[in-house]
Amino acid sequence: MLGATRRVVRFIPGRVRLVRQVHGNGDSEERLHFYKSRGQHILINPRILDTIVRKSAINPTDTVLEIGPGTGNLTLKLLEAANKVVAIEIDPRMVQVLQKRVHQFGLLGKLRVMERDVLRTKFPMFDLVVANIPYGISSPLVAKLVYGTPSFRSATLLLQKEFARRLLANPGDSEYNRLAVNVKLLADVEFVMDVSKRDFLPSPKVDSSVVIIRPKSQVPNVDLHEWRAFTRTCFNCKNKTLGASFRHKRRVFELFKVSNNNVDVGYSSKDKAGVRSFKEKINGVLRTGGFEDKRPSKLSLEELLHLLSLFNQSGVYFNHHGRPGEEDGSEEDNDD
Ligand SMILES: C[S@@+](CC[C@H](N)C(=O)[O-])C[C@H]1O[C@@H](n2cnc3c(N)ncnc32)[C@H](O)[C@@H]1O
Repeated sequence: MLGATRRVVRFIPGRVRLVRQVHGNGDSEERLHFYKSRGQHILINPRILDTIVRKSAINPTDTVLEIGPGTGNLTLKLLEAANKVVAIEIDPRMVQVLQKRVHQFGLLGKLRVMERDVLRTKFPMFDLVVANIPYGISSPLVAKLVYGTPSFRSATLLLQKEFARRLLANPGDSEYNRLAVNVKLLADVEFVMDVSKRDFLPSPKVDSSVVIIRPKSQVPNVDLHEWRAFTRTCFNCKNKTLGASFRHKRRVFELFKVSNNNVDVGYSSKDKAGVRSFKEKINGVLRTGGFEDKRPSKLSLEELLHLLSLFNQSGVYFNHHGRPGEEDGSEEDNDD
C-alpha cells in the first residue's frame, strides 16, 4: 500500500510542533515543522484518503490538480489513479519531501510540481481537482475555482466543516450567505463525508468535511461581475430587509455613480435631484417586485436573479461591467 504514515509527535514550547514523520516504506525519514499559518495539517487516515480518491471518480486519462500536496499522502494515491498530477505547493520544504517520496515510488514522471502560491498562480489545464486545502484560503480559492477557471469536471475538497456547511446551505438556513449563493449560480455542491480532527497530524482545532463541487453545464445568462457586485450589496447585511439595506445613503450614492458611467456627483441641486430620483427608482423596483420586506438570506437563486434583472431593466447597475456595451474584465474578489 502506498503512502501509509506512522508518526511520532513531540511538542516544543512556542509556535510550532516538531513532527518526526516516518513514512510507510521505512527508508524516508523527514523532520518538519508544520506551520499553522500555512494550514499544514496532514491527512493521515488511509481510509479517508481512499474514500476521497474513490469518490472523485478519477479516470486513468485524467490530469488532476492538487492544491497543497504537503508531504504527499494524497498525492501518492492520486498518482496511482490518474494519468498525471499537477500539484501547487507554496512551501519549498514540502516540495522537497513530496518529490523525494514520489521518486521512491517511481512515480515522478507523472507529477508536475509548481512551487507557488495558488492564489497568485494561473491554473494549468486539468480535468478535476482533488485537494485537502489550507483552510485559511478556502473562500478566495473556491471563488477562484468556480469563477476563474475555464472548464473542469469536479473539485473534491476537504474543507473546514463550517465552511462546507455554508457551501451546502439553502435559503433560510442560518449558514446561507453570499458565498453559498455565488457558488450555487455556477455549480452544484455534494456532501461526501465528515472527517474528524483526529485524522490529521497535527490535529486542527476544527472538524472537516469533504464536498464535491461540480460546475453546472447550463448557467444563467448574467454578467458575473455584475452578479457578484449585486450579491455583495444584498448580503452586506444579510438579515436586514432589502428595503432597509438599499436605504443606505452611501450605497445609493455609489450605485448612482456606477449606473451613470462613474459620473462625478457634486452638491448642486441638479446632482441632488438626480440622486433623489435614482433612490426612488431603487425603491420602486423593490416595491413593485415585492422585495422590500424580504431578507436576502431567505431568497432563492431564482428570486435574486429576478431582482437583478428588474434593477438592470430600470437602469440600476452594480458594476460597470454589467452595463450594456461594457467590456468584461477580470477582477479578483473574495466572496465571503
Ligand atoms: C492542509 S495541508 C494538506 C497537505 C496534504 N495535501 C495532506 O492532505 O496531507 C495544506 C497544504 O497547503 C500548502 N499551502 C498553504 N498555503 C498555500 C498556498 N497559498 N498555495 C499553495 N499551497 C499552500 C501548505 O504548505 C500545506 O502543504
